[in-house]
Amino acid sequence: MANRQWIVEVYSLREDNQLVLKYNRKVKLRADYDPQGLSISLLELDESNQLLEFPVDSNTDCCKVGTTSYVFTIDNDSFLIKFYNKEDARYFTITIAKVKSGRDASVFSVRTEDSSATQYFQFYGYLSQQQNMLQDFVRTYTYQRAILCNLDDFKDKIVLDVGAGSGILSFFAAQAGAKRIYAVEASTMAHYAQKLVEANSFSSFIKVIPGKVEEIEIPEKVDVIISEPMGYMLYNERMLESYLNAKRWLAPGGKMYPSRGDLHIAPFTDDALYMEQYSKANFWFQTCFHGVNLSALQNCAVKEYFRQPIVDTFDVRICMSKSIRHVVDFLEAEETDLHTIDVPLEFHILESGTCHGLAFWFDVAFAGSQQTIWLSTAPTEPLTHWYQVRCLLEQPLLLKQGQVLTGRVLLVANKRQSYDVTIELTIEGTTQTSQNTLDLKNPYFRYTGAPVQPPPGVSNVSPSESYWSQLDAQGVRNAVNMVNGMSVNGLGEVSMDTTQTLINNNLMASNLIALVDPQHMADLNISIQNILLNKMHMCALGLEF
Ligand SMILES: C[S@@+](CC[C@H](N)C(=O)[O-])C[C@H]1O[C@@H](n2cnc3c(N)ncnc32)[C@H](O)[C@@H]1O
Repeated sequence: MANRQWIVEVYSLREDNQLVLKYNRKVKLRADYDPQGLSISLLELDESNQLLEFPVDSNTDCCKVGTTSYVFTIDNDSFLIKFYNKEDARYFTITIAKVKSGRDASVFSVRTEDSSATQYFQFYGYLSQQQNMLQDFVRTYTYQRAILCNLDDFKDKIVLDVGAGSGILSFFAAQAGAKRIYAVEASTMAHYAQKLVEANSFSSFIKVIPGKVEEIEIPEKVDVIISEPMGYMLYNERMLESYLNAKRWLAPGGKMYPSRGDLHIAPFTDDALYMEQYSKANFWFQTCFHGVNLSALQNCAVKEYFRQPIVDTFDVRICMSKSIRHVVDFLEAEETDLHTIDVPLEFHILESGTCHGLAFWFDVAFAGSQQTIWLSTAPTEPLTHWYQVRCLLEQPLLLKQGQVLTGRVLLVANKRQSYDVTIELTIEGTTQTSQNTLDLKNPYFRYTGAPVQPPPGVSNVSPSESYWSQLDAQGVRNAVNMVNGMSVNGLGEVSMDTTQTLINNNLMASNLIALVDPQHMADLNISIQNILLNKMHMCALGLEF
């Protein structure tokens, strides 16, 4: 961060508390580290003239004002420096905080509330939570394949595993022949990872480093960085920023596994979901609840429920247009790129209906030298522990086929390791518009394990007819019933051949038993219940599950 520069405006703060421009033009602010602290220079934009220079150390009288300004008092002269955006101001704040505290305030500690970080790393310190991720077979197997299908990227290479957890990705890198692996983990899980490394006789390859990746040091640059930093809606947890921060250890030409993340966004229709949220808020509509009128809070309750992103899965046919994709290239992106993510939207509506909000899912790619492997959380793919996320509009929009729906999704990072998500939608050529802001840290976990239902109104043929024709095609003609001693097949054809009837009856019975085998059903129920219990706990923390 040394020798950084910003374009700013500078105001003098007069004794009567009035602000007046100190220089009637934009100026350049440069921050250079020197052994005593920091040296700040204010220069003309073309650097032809230095207007002011002053040192900053632990005794300097200064403070941040709002989100974009900083006030200094130097030799009884107070002046305010105004940055053009929050990110610039935030980075300047980090720079000053480092110098003033005399210690390295890490990027992580500046962007995270202490209480959030404590709760977050406590959560990941539980074996049960690591197990939950390890048991997401789609996730874990895809990572293993991505690594083992690209041996050239790992064989004899130096690897950094960011947020190693149990160390599973480090073990995959070791399986691929990596020379040395630094497994960095900030939670107490680091101790368990160390145990596994020793028990698997990998101590000479895998070095477990307890600590935050933003704060640790490793003795050399690495060829590959591996990590599983995705939260739901890709960005939740803000761990992608830690992943990008780790690039300070990446040698030129090094690789990132995964190499890119695609956030998909599509408008959806779902009356049942919308009604469900409204009905919950209607509790507060009661005028005589144990004798108390609750209705003054009904509007607040509606607002609160609609601020919750919904985490579950759905039939892709609820999407009213093709999804829009927002791509982050992890080799190119910087941490600050993820502080504010603004995605412009333009959807061409495929079918008329009510738009209740936007659905989100993501894919990541591992672009290896030998193969590119994708991990997808799309509603068309096998379900993962990231599910899909939907953000509702309080005021739905009625759309006609062929109309264009425009707008934006704005994700603004917060210090609770999450994002405030604003969705804005307008039907092009009309004044109809709707918007909502949601709190990604506080989602509603709605997944029950029930099979996904197709949305109503998608059948173009009689479903009953097509069901029976499908059975006919599968040979139901042979299914028989006994009617007055005669066999009648699925098509109502009558036969007197009782031997065939008995054989067919037995076949049907054994098929039915196979379908409802109680042990099989019991096993299935237990594993679904276990998964659900785990998910609810994670959801309570607003974390990946
Ligand atoms: C989603 S889990 C993945 C764990 C493991 N890599 C896996 O794939 O099973 C993320 C892990 O990263 C750790 N983590 C998150 N932010 C970190 C940071 N800034 N520095 C170090 N570890 C971090 C968490 O404690 C957690 O164990």
